[in-house]
Amino acid sequence: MQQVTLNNCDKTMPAIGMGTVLSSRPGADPSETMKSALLEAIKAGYRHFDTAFIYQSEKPLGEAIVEAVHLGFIKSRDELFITTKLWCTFAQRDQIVGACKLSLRELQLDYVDMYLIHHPLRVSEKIQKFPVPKEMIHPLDIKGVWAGMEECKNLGLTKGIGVSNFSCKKLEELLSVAKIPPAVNQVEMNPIWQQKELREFCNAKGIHITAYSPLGAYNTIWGDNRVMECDVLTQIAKSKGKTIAQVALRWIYEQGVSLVVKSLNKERMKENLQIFDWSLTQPDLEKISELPQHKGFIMASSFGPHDFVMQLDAEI
Ligand SMILES: NC(=O)C1=CN([C@@H]2O[C@H](COP(=O)(O)OP(=O)(O)OC[C@H]3O[C@@H](n4cnc5c(N)ncnc54)[C@H](OP(=O)(O)O)[C@@H]3O)[C@@H](O)[C@H]2O)C=CC1
Ligand SMILES: O=C[C@H](O)[C@@H](O)[C@@H](O)[C@H](O)C(=O)O
Repeated sequence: MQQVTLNNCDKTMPAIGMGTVLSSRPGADPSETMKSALLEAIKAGYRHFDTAFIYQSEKPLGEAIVEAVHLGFIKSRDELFITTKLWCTFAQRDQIVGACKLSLRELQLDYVDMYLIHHPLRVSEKIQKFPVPKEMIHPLDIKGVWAGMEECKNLGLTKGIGVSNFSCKKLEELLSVAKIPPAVNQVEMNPIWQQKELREFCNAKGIHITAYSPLGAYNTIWGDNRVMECDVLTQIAKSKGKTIAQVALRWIYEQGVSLVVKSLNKERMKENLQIFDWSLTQPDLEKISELPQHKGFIMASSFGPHDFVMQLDAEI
């Protein structure tokens, strides 16, 4: 598997990771299906896994890792690259190390490879349901929270630290206070939401981008079919004897971006790994670059249509 070298992280990251969101909504229980699918993914060759405290997939991922070692699919956990994320209710200076340790306990790990701030906002109480009431949503104390993230790295709880859903503006703010600059910004990116400006900014600052919802979160309640039913991608896929998903993933990879794609289906998880031994042509790339753009993940749909949240949506 192709690897990505990151700043401020002494482990390389596989260019494709397995996503683990089923639903982040309270009450969701991804345990059993998730564990066997993740074991299948390790067997299929996935070595990078993307989880988060809020996904409730840390526990099944941890169990799948234990079993994968037991079954001999991998020799040790060190062969994997595990990303998890600080949830918004723990986004305060004195809660970060504890939150990271909580995630490690769920994962049954001593360290993660990447710890990300999930969103650039803080929620002051445990979320019982979405959307979240306005009085619970607060701006992020970037300086304090990042100091907590740096402490996690200095304590060896994580090899790298980074962010998710950060705009250029939020990254500027972060870079002005960071002792250890972020290695990664994980954001929505696919042919229908190409993030050209953010990519230029991150390239210039040495921040690696990981694309989430690379298939436009097809068939989920938070996504739609714009990527998987796109005519231009369909034509390119036909001309190459590839699937639309493979064309979308290959396009992301050719932009120098890593990606996390979710499939619990054995055939589709294998299909999504087959993107490294062929390439898109210049005319293909030009057609994709002209596709009309549409942002899929709207923070205001999760956190509520509050001014501060809508401002964050407008920035990224
Ligand atoms: N940082 C953040 O805020 C966010 C991070 N993420 C991360 O990114 C990961 C991936 O993004 P996600 O939003 O899940 O969406 P994806 O774009 O990865 O799409 C997943 C959907 O596509 C289907 N699918 C996967 N492969 C194929 C294929 N080859 N052909 C047809 N359908 C396919 C899956 O179904 P099936 O399982 O049946 O194959 C699933 O319904 C998440 O799981 C999560 O880890 C996602 C959103 C926000
Ligand atoms: O659903 C609401 C959650 O807060 C949401 O913001 C995240 O979980 C995000 O969708 C993700 O998948 O990382």
